[in-house]
Amino acid sequence: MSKISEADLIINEDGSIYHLNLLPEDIADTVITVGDPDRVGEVTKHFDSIELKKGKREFKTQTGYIGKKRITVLSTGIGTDNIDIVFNELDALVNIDFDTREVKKELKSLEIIRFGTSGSVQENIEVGTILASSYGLGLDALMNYYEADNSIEEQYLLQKITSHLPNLNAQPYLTAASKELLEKIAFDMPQGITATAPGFYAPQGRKVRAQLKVDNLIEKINSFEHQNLKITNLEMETAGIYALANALGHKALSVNAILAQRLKLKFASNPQQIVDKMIKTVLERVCG
Ligand SMILES: O=P(O)(O)O[C@H]1O[C@H](CO)[C@@H](O)[C@H]1O
Ligand SMILES: O=c1cc[nH]c(=O)[nH]1
Repeated sequence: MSKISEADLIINEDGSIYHLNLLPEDIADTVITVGDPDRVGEVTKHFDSIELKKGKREFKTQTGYIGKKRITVLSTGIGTDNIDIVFNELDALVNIDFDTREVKKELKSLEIIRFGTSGSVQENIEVGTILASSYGLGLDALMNYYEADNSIEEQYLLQKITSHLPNLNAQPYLTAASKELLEKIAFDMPQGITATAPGFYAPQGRKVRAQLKVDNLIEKINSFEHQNLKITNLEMETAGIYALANALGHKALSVNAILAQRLKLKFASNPQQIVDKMIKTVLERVCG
């Protein structure tokens, strides 16, 4: 087996991985990702014990227990460029031997759940909804740089979407959630395709002062439908998470607290309460 070079996989002097600043033993088999570093503590305040708190840049990590279940909570910061770092480094922590720099013979599949915030693009998905992403649709460029092994079903659905959204200046990609996690955690939640944008303003159809190049983005996204599947919401990480989890052999699910209603031009007056509801609901199911 070939060694991974020190320029490809950077290990800090103390044996931790470059950006996440974590040692292989620091992470649990179940990992919750959040965008906002302050949300890590909002999740772990429900833990029975916390064994570790580490961090570097926007990547804050806490590992602890609820009952006998060991869970890691890690902030990714915003955007799929950060997801590239987090997913490659999480995978390296479990699947590469840091002493030999070789890929381990037996690969581990992590269970990774995102607790995110998002904006609805469908009439019936109101602010306050907790929604699960059955698919992630990437409108960013991350997957132009990785080989992806997509099912026929994913390829077909992507083709339907790209012919519906022809002028997005993007090469979209699409990956399904882990079926197992959808069934375990999201069985009673509204579900749909989550579109992941490479920005918060124009890339999500928001106009403040700069002129937009893509007209009617929200309407175009809203009007896609295929066999009762719709694009339900917009945010900035899910598609990258699903695509890299698939490429690296991990299970992933993204759960979204809906804070914005883009058709009704509304934003939540109580965002923290909605996020708390998502955290409590999903943590119970992760441990159940
Ligand atoms: O609340 P988080 O998890 O960061 O998610 C959403 O909020 C951020 C934008 O405000 C983006 O990261 C978007 O995906
Ligand atoms: O509209 C929204 C709300 C939260 N996060 C996003 O990226 N978009």
